[in-house]
Amino acid sequence: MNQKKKILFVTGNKNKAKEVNKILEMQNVPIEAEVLDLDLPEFQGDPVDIAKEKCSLAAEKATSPVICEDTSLCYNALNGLPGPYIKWFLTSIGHQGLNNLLAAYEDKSAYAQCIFGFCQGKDYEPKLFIGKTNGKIVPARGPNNFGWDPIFQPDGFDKTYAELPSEVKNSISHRSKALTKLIEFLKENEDLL
Ligand SMILES: O=c1nc[nH]c2c1ncn2[C@H]1C[C@H](O)[C@@H](COP(=O)(O)OP(=O)(O)OP(=O)(O)O)O1
Ligand SMILES: [Mg+2]
Repeated sequence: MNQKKKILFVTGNKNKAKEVNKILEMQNVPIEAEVLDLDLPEFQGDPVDIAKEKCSLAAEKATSPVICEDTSLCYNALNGLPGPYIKWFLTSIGHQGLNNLLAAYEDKSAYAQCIFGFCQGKDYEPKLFIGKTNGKIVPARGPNNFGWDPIFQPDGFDKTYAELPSEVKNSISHRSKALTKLIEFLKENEDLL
């Protein structure tokens, strides 16, 4: 049997780690993401810059190659906000508040975006991989297990992320699209792991 290679996934979010390992399994990738929970500062600004900084900091603190990701929920009517600040919005105003933000707008469309970073070590630049899933913001439906899943309904479905079976979310999600690009990169650069 092939032994799975391990890669450090720097995150404080167990749901992210669960989905990442499920997606790796679904795609038959012989890699396992091992969580390293470092409390890293998160910068403000453009999602790409935030993800890059997060990954560089993670690589500084680890002794082997790392991956990390930053997730945004972007409302089109609000020019992409809350975006990378969704965590603080969710904590402060909850699902109802996140719906209310759009009360003044006809346009409820939004996209979920995940940016993975891979960094070989502290002297390297992180490589970034972006995945995006379009959808709309709806009143909360489904189990409240993971963040804003109950209020995001991906295009082409009449169910929210929270209502969809996990295999379905994991085959269409922002996270799976970004991770698939990272997997392609690792397949082409096997020596990195
Ligand atoms: O697929 C998702 N479905 C629903 N909610 C999600 C998802 N993915 C992230 N989320 C939440 C977690 C956090 O409230 C915010 C992103 O913030 P973000 O900084 O990327 O995540 P985090 O601080 O929980 O973990 P980490 O230690 O990896 O930074 O959106
Ligand atoms: Mg975070």
